[in-house]
Amino acid sequence: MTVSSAPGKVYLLGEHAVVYGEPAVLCAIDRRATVTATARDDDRIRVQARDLTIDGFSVEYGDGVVDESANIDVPHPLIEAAVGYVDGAIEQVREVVDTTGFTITIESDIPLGAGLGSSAAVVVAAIDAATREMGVELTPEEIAQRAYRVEYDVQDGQASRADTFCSAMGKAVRVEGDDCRPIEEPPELPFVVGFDGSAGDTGTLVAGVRNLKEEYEFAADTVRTIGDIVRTGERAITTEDQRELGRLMNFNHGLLSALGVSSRSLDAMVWAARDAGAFGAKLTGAGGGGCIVALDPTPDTATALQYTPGCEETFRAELDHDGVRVESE
Ligand SMILES: Nc1ncnc2c1ncn2[C@@H]1O[C@H](COP(=O)(O)OP(=O)(O)O)[C@@H](O)[C@H]1O
Ligand SMILES: C[C@@](O)(CCOP(=O)(O)O)CC(=O)O
Ligand SMILES: [Mg+2]
Repeated sequence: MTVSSAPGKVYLLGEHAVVYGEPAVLCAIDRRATVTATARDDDRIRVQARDLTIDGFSVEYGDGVVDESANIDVPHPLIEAAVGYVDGAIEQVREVVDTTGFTITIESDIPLGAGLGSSAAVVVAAIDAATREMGVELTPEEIAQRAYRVEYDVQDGQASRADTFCSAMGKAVRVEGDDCRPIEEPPELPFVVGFDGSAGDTGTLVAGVRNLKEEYEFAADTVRTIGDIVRTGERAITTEDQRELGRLMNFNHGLLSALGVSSRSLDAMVWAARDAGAFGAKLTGAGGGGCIVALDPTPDTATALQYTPGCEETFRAELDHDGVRVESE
């Protein structure tokens, strides 16, 4: 039995635009997906993902098909879509090791589809746990590369390397196209997360931005401007200027909103944070619903979010210096 875990992340700046080669800066946070891989005597792959619920049923399946015992009364395409990332991870493992079968159990404290990178964390931790279980130790960079393939396939060929690299490496990272690098000595930023309890589908949201960009030159300009914001933000990271970073986050959120990936509840949480005195606030990840991230060293933003209609949960997130790690072997 091998247990590995990998962190979720927040985007400080640059989501969506990073898919088209603009830079982005992300920070791993102290919320993790934990995957247990156990070798089996037969050649079955069995996946238990209790946090992955469809219409209230938790998913348990084998060989890519819902197991009879799971008794799930929903159409198979829905389930296949939901288990795409896990199936992709297993496919990657099978490219590396000669597997017989194994049981994969996934537990995660990263909300699904909320912009905190649950997909990347699950895929990264699953590849690490399952390959180790079969006696192969991949480097974090190799795991990031394989996890990226999975996100690329599930998101219909539109994915950046950002989430998977950040989850594999931990700390803060800068990603621009194929150029992925850790940020040495990242600042400890006072992240406050607001979660509206809903989810957005990354593939669909990415496709929406792509269509807009193809239709309007000013949408393509907007994507390039997000890149300019990130390049400006990098100076603020080096000088640890949180006020300046906050202003740039606000600008970034405005442009993401223009690209159609914000929502009423995300905007409400962003404004509640700003009104409470946060240095800045923006949605994180694909958007459409899910989480915002604000910078506020005081308790005021968290308090304001607790009273914001549409905000279901709020918590402080700390930078996680660890990327993928083995918990027990
Ligand atoms: N705990 C989990 N167990 C199984 N699959 C998960 C889990 N968490 C996330 N996933 C997979 O990741 C998908 C959500 O990924 P995505 O839409 O990219 O949002 P995000 O990465 O922002 O959380 C889920 O639909 C599911 O396929
Ligand atoms: C929108 C995007 O930039 C980030 C998606 O992040 P998440 O899956 O919502 O956590 C897509 C990508 O980089 O592949
Ligand atoms: Mg994702």
